[in-house]
Amino acid sequence: MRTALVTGSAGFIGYYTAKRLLDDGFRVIGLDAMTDYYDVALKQRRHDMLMHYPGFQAVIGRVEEPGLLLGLFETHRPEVVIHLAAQAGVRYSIEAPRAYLESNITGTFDLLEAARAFPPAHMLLASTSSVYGANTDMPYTETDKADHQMSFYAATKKATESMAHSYAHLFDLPVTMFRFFTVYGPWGRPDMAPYKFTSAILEGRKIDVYNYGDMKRDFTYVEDLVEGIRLLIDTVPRRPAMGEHPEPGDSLSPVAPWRVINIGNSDAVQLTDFIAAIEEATGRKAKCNLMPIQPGDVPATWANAELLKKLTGYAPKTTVREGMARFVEWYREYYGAAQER
Ligand SMILES: O=C(O)[C@H]1O[C@H](OP(=O)(O)OP(=O)(O)OC[C@H]2O[C@@H](n3ccc(=O)[nH]c3=O)[C@H](O)[C@@H]2O)[C@H](O)[C@@H](O)[C@@H]1O
Repeated sequence: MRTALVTGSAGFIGYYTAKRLLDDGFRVIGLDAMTDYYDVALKQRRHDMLMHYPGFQAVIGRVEEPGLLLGLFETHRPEVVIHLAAQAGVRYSIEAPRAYLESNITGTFDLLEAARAFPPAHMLLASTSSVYGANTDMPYTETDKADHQMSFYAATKKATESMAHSYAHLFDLPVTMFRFFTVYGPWGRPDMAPYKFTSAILEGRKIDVYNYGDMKRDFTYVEDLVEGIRLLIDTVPRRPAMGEHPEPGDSLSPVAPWRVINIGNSDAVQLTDFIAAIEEATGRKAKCNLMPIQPGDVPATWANAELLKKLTGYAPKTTVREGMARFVEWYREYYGAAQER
């Protein structure tokens, strides 16, 4: 039986990833700190659903807790490590930057040190579309320079890409970095627009629409994302031979078994069209509070997903109309119709 360590297993993407691996017959060690950045009950519910699988073992703790990851690696010797635990959120990183430093930088450092001591066959770490920052060339491509992050969140994620690269180079640790694009779906994060907008619309509250609605996001449906993750687990980067150049369009490092991959829908959706999809799914009209762009926010994201397709044959495909219909259905079932006005 293959063993995987999934950090952030009570988180939104972590839950779906752990579930998929359990369905595929993996043994999964799920680590989560249950931080209260958003409703802990939602995290608990996700973990409870994973507990139904005999192959799942939950560990509660912070990735940056000294010795914790090292102990888990030593005990379980995971073949695959999927690192999704992080302090997420673009705008919150202005309010609480230290949380990002501790979870994202120190936590990833501790993970890399544990991997150095007990090397897994493949480590896959979450980064973000936000690392493209001030880039204006669209769609965003992995081989583009990405040097101008606009939020401290994005800066910490970009740092983890470099940190993992150095360990991949020095200690021959195969690493895949994911750049995720605004992932949404049932059991999604309450701090993100799909959830915030849906709950406000159903409760008859106004929604805050940043940059007066002139925003684009490459919204990616969570099950599509997890399909990409699953296929990439067995797409292990190898260290190129001396003097070998990676193929055009491949982000493979010339000096390490390390690659960065966009997982996005490859469709930049206007925020106003996204709101229209929620209106359609809920059967209600949104009341909009139009606001300026928020500090740290980027006006648009759009993924070039060719590399994912080339390596795995797969491309995400769920439209926001389909995806938000599923989200609204889940939301109504989870919270009941009681709050609707
Ligand atoms: O793609 C990513 O890498 C990132 O996606 C999201 O960040 P973001 O795209 O800002 O996602 P949302 O918070 O759901 O915002 C989506 C869009 O709605 C807008 N928005 C959000 C919230 C709100 O109240 N009003 C509003 O207009 C945002 O400005 C943005 O244009 C996640 O929060 C990050 O953790 C993740 O790394």
